[in-house]
This record gives sequence, structure tokens and C-alpha cells, in this order.
Amino acid sequence: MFDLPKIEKAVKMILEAIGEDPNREGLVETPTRVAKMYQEIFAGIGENPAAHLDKTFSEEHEEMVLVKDIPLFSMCEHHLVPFLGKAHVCYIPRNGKVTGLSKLARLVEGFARRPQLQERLTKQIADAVMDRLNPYGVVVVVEAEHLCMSMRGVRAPGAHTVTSAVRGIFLKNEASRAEAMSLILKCQ
Ligand SMILES: Nc1nc2c(ncn2[C@@H]2O[C@H](COP(=O)(O)OP(=O)(O)OP(=O)(O)O)[C@@H](O)[C@H]2O)c(=O)[nH]1
Ligand SMILES: [Zn+2]
Repeated sequence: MFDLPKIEKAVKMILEAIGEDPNREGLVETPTRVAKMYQEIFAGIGENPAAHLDKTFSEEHEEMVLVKDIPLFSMCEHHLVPFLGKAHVCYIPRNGKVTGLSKLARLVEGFARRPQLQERLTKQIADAVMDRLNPYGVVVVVEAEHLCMSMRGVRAPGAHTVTSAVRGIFLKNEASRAEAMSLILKCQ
């Protein structure tokens, strides 16, 4: 249950605490706007994004399927500022169980729209694909810039964090893993 009035109250208190006047013209509607924004960017809380993969169809393709450059916007759970970048999801279907390509992007979005850690996000995407599609294997790579590292703290804008989660056949078969990684990292 999303408590919009509670967020509004909290945002008003933050504005007061930083020495702003929450009643000045430009800020009057800000608590309401922020509450609505949080409702949108944290919509993945309480959702089970893996459910997007329940709708599958049959196609005898037991080769790699890679959806690259899925845009990613998430919120660092330590500082509640964004981290943003791209996710790449690669899997090898088994027994003709193939998902719609957009469902992989929906999966990424569902796990991203909550306070997150990049490592957990990467793992959750890979585990959901393994769990719901039972494929031969999955590789997920996430590349992101964390604004908590760019605009504050260490102030290292441009630093990118790359995380991967490798499952199934890609763990044992070095050639398959290398092929997946080279397709993922090609033309960056
Ligand atoms: N492993 C990991 N760390 C993250 C992620 N997002 C933010 N962080 C880090 O979380 C850490 C929190 O460190 P703390 O020492 O508790 O907080 P802080 O004093 O604000 O740290 P600084 O950012 O170094 O100023 C920082 O090093 C962040 O860079 C993430 O997705 N994964
Ligand atoms: Zn952070």
C-alpha cells in the first residue's frame, strides 16, 4: 500500500530541514509531485516481475537469444539517488520455451523500480529467467553509473560499474560464455 500523504508530509519536512520555505510558490506543489514520482519509480515494490515471463510461446530455437541495451533506471538503496545505465539479458531456451522479447525488458524494469543494489538487481534478473523459463543458461550484464558516486561523496563522474550473473550452461561452457560476453560487449 503506497502512502502518498505520508510522503508529502516527509518531503515538506525535508524542505523545512534544509532551510527552504515549503510555502514559496515554486515549492508548494513539490511534496505532491515527489509523492507521485515515488509511486512511479518504486512501483516494483510488492510486484513479482518474474510473472512477466509466465506468458511464453513455443519456438524450437535452442541457440542464444540476447536483448541488449535495455535502458535501466533504478534507485540506490543507500542514498536514494538514481543509478542508471543498461542491462543485457542473454539466454538459451530449452524445450522450445521462449518468452516475448519485451518481457525481458519488463523484468528488468520491475526489479529496477525499487530501492536496489546493482549486484542484487543483476542476480534477481538472472534467477527469474532460470526459474520461469528453465533455459539451458542465462547471462545478465548490468552497466550503470551511480549518481551517489558522481554528484556527491567521492565525486567520480563517468565511473561505471559492471556486474554479471551467469547461470546454467554458461558456467560450465567457457566457449558459450565467451560468445555471450563478446556479443554483449560488442560495439559499446
Ligand atoms: N556494492 C554496491 N555498493 C553500492 C551500490 N550503490 C551504492 N553503493 C555504495 O554503498 C556504499 C555506502 O557506503 P557508506 O560508507 O555506508 O556511505 P557513505 O558514507 O555515504 O559512503 P560514500 O559514498 O563513500 O561517501 C558506498 O560505497 C556506495 O558507493 C551498489 O549498487 N552496490
Ligand atoms: Zn548510493
